[in-house]
Amino acid sequence: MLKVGHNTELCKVGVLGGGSWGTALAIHCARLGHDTVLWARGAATVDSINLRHENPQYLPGFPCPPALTASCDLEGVIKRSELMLMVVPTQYIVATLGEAARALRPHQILVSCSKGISLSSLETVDELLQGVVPYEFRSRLAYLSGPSFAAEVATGQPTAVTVAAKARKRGGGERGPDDQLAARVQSLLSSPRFRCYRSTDVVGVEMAGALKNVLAIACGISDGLGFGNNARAALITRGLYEITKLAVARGGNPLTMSGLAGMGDVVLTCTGDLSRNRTVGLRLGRGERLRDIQASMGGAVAEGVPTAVAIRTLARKLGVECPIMEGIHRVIHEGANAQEVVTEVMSRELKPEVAPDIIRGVLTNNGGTNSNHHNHLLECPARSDPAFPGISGHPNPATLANFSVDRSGSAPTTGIQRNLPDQRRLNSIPGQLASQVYPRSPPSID
Ligand SMILES: NC(=O)c1ccc[n+]([C@@H]2O[C@H](COP(=O)([O-])OP(=O)(O)OC[C@H]3O[C@@H](n4cnc5c(N)ncnc54)[C@H](O)[C@@H]3O)[C@@H](O)[C@H]2O)c1
Ligand SMILES: O=P(O)(O)OC[C@H](O)CO
Repeated sequence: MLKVGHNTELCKVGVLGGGSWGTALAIHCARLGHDTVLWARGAATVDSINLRHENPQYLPGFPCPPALTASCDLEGVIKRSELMLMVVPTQYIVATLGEAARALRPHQILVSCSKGISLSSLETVDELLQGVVPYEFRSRLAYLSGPSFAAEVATGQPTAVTVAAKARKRGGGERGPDDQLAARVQSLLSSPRFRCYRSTDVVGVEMAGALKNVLAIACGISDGLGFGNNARAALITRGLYEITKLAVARGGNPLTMSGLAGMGDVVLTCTGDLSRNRTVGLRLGRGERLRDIQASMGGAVAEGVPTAVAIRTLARKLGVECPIMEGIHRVIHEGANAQEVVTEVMSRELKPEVAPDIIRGVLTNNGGTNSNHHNHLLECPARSDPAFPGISGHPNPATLANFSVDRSGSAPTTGIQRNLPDQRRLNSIPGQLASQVYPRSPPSID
């Protein structure tokens, strides 16, 4: 029996992208009863879905409902659809959507389901799409992310994901953000087997979804080298710390990292054998060459490979220290010896698990540029540790979650700046910029 909140409204869905995730989502939408058309580049894929109800190249062995049809006409699929799911690998999004984006109309909704960062521009998918879609369509974009292997969704295994869309300010003194767009997508896509949560933290959801792929390669390498469970758990934890620092440096909410798009997808992809990214890492760890691994994947993508390059550059630009992300880049793209990289990373200067000024930042600052964030960390009184004067009460949430961030600047944790007194740091140019981005006064908390 359908519970309140599960969709009873049917609409015309267009799935743009005929890889494994696009096919699984199209199967899910068709099963829900939506009038669904899948756009794929290859005529062979389109013919096979229409005639044999299967996508043999990207999702072999998973039958499609007969009501699901496929088409090679991208503009035609866009024009007919009320809800579109865009499931093209990140590096091809701009070229694929291209001219066809002009067909988008403000009554429609486009949900990106891709996870990556552009190699050429270092932009998230949201930033890419803002530059491609018509101006009046920019408020019609949403992002679906979270732990979701295509094969499991295609077979109707229980799955939970996050749908993020930017909140719009409410008028007339109404409280809370207007998250109607995410709520509509949530309602249209949820089922008792596919539960969507909603969020207004587009940056956090996008950064987490992109970066977990790089971490999954790292965990695969660790396993491939023969390291044990301790090593994998350390990588997951410290990797999530780096992902959090990067997401927050770009304006994301740290709490998003403990959600489905963050922790949820990190755990799935870093431990699940269905992950292509983890598999690439495993094979690298066992000594295969990246070129050979990719050539054997039958056209499937491992988004973490290009994202590893993009994030290394981005982290350096942001001044965020990311030894794991740096190390992965060296192994994947510079041919460094993985064993030696592990030794180097483990031999760095010893430090506290969470830097003290980061803890202060978590306890006193706003959670990201998105003015609609609820910073639950602000609700926790700080602690009575002598290192944190004037603070008493609960354990530190940053330690419990084992992630936290310095929201006092875009160069949060490195070098001399970290040791400056608060006021001097705030007076520095990054500090001034940061105080615009992270105002000292907290947002209202609902
Ligand atoms: N597969 C999953 O389980 C899964 C789950 C969640 C998110 N995702 C994300 O979905 C996105 C799509 O991945 P996928 O797994 O569906 O793809 P896939 O790896 O199964 O297939 C590759 C896709 O890339 C397309 N492609 C190849 N070259 C292209 C080009 N030059 N221009 C345009 N398209 C090209 C192919 O047509 C195919 O659709 C990725 O960002 C991925 O991270 C995948
Ligand atoms: O197979 P991967 O590594 O691309 O991961 C697929 C999904 O992103 C898991 O949520």
